[in-house]
Amino acid sequence: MSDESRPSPSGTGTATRTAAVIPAAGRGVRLGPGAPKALRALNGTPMLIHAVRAMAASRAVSLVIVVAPPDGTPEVKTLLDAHALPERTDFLVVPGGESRQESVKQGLDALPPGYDIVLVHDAARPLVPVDTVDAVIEAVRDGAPAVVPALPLADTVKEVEPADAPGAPEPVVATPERARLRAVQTPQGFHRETLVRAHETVTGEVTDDASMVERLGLGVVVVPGHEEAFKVTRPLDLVLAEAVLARRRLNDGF
Ligand SMILES: Nc1ccn([C@@H]2O[C@H](COP(=O)(O)OP(=O)(O)OP(=O)(O)O)[C@@H](O)[C@H]2O)c(=O)n1
Ligand SMILES: C[C@](O)(CO)[C@H](O)COP(=O)(O)O
Repeated sequence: MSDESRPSPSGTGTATRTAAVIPAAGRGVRLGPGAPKALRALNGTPMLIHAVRAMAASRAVSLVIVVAPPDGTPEVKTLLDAHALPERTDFLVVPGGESRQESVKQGLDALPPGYDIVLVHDAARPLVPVDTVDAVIEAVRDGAPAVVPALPLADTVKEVEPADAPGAPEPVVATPERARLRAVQTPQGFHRETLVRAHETVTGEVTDDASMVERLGLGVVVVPGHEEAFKVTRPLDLVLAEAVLARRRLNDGF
């Protein structure tokens, strides 16, 4: 059973309902000049629409909240109306904030009652497969307060003393044991109360939502991520994303 009427893991008989918040309010500075990153096209369709479809592809997800660039809410609403999306899913659009963290909070503040599981998914990870989304939801349903998809690293990682000037040599401080490291992706999944509490109480800069839950002292678990869930960050990532889409079209036979 994978639809939204699935009984809750607590055995109370109350159905679990899942919503996805998609922060899409970033500029995409590392991608270079142009439209806000989420609105740039991949195979002719805005990256954001790919990301929305990736969340709505899960039969467990019945609401998608898109956090739009602050001045782009009407444009994003028009985009959602103009693209085919599953009818069983509801959609909301809210304006974002200065940081990813603030944008996620804006999305959470707009979450109606009745949703007890929340996914947070970067618009910049447009190609995450539905199996990864479902695996995250399943682990939250099984009782983990916070779940992140992640992959082992291919490179060795060094901790350095960051240089003041770009390009200057940086002294190495340590080499963490690679086998214990994971590169974290999205969607990250949470019990709603856990994520709301994290966003209400944790201050200071973070780079993902799960680390806020870690700061509350609660357990965060990792499930296998997927190489196609990579984040479009730099220009070369656009090339990779187009190649993945071309391979999918070939496999689908059109
Ligand atoms: N103020 C912000 C900043 C980021 N994001 C979103 O957070 C996700 C991950 O952020 P990242 O890839 O860093 O996107 P940008 O901030 O747009 O990229 P850059 O740092 O290169 O400007 C993206 O979907 C982005 O739209 C957001 O909603 N609000
Ligand atoms: C949330 C995230 O995608 C997990 O890897 C990542 O931390 C976002 O970082 P960004 O620098 O804001 O892209």
